[in-house]
Amino acid sequence: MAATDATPKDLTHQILYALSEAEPLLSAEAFPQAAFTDLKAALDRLGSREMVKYDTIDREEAILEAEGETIAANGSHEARVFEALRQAVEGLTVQELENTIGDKNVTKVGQSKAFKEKWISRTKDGKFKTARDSIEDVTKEQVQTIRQTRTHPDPKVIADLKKRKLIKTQKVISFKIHKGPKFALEIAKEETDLTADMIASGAWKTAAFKPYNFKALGADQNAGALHPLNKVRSEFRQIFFEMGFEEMPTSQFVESGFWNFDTLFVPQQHPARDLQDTFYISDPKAADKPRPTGPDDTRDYEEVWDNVRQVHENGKFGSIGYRYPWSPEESLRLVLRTHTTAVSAAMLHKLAAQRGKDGRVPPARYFSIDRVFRNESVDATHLAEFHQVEGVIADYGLTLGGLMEFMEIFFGKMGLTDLQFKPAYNPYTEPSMEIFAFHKGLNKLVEIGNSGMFRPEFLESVGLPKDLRVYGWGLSLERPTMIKYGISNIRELLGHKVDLNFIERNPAVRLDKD
Ligand SMILES: N[C@@H](Cc1ccccc1)C(=O)O
Repeated sequence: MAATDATPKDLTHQILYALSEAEPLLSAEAFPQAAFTDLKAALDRLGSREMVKYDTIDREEAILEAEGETIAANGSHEARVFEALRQAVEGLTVQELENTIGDKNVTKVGQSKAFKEKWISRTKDGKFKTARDSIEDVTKEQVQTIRQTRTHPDPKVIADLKKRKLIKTQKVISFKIHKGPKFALEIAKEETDLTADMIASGAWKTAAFKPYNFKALGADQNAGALHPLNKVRSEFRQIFFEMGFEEMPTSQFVESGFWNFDTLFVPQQHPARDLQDTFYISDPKAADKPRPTGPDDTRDYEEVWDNVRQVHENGKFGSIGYRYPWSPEESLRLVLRTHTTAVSAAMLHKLAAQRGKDGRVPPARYFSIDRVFRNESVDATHLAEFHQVEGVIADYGLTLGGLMEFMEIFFGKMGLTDLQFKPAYNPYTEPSMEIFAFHKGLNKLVEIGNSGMFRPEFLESVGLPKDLRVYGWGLSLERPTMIKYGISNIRELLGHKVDLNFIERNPAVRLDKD
């Protein structure tokens, strides 16, 4: 039943009128012309008012291709060949047959099929003739059925015709529509709000109220958000914890040159230790001794001090040393730490305190994410302070290949893949590698970290056993944050002026779930 004779203005009314005459209603039959989205919108409108209920029906529909249409109208190629020959009593040559049919391709395909079906044969002089009195054009019947019903009772027929490219199939969604509990021919006017006037006049008693849509999204609240650096920091912390790391205590920004530089074999004349690169504390200028690594650190750090001095001056633990007079005063000068590797060094010294009677220390994994300070001139990509993400793994039998694999897993957890490693130099690790990752947005390789295996003269100086191997790596927290949030000026991220409009200008920061 097509509901086209009804008078209603729009689809919602058409549906209501059609339903009042027949139920259930199949949308494909009742509204064959209606666009799917219009129909769905009209049904949802009525559905939300409980005026109708509907089920969705998915089905495959078969449609004739151009060649299928030709066959439905004129018969299959083989039937056309048969028919042409049936009318020519003397038989036809190929050319005559082609002239009669008027299509070279139909003739060619048709005669070959008709031969296979044994509908035609050759005369002695090579002409074509019919080999029987009548035939049944099954293909024509099949495509005609499909043209009418958009399907065929025999699925094999559909598969076969599809293979012959006479038909194609497509998925169609239609609806089976029923009356709902509040079915009516008209959509009642619905109030959205209960007003003071309605209460005063008593109109609320008879008014129909629009039901609440509890699924509607609320208005966008321009509320606060975590700082982007904090978000990326918690992502990193999560990854570290997941991988069995323990967080290092990093609240102490001031270090002695000893832990920041000397234990890590940065020579005392190294330009990194210049005033231009490092912030020195003016009051107090120096520590009276290198700090122990914590209240539970009962080891004698004088021994570390001595080891480090010897490695610098004359060499020790297999190292030939820098061979220069090492200054204890320089080592005690207080600095704002230039890297959190100062903390790793002190933590590894503390780990050595856990050395058992058998000489072994337990394997350990430490990380920290905290502030470091460098006396840089500030520009779009450099600040005098930034955050470092630092990790160390101490274990037995570690190899450089293992470090590379670890990096793949670690950075892979942040979505950075296809890492590349470039040999690098750090005075405290050998070998050392810079780590690069391909950044899809920037379409280039970007440096994401520095890493290496701690040198034996460092490990032995802090009292760790000879056969222990320690991986270390570090990266800035700012770089991945800038990449993630598309921020090109680091000052926006960690400037000296706090700009609260930053979040508004960077909706990605706000919309990202905290
Ligand atoms: N300290 C290095 C990072 C690093 C840490 C530990 C081992 C190797 C490298 C840096 O600041 O870039």
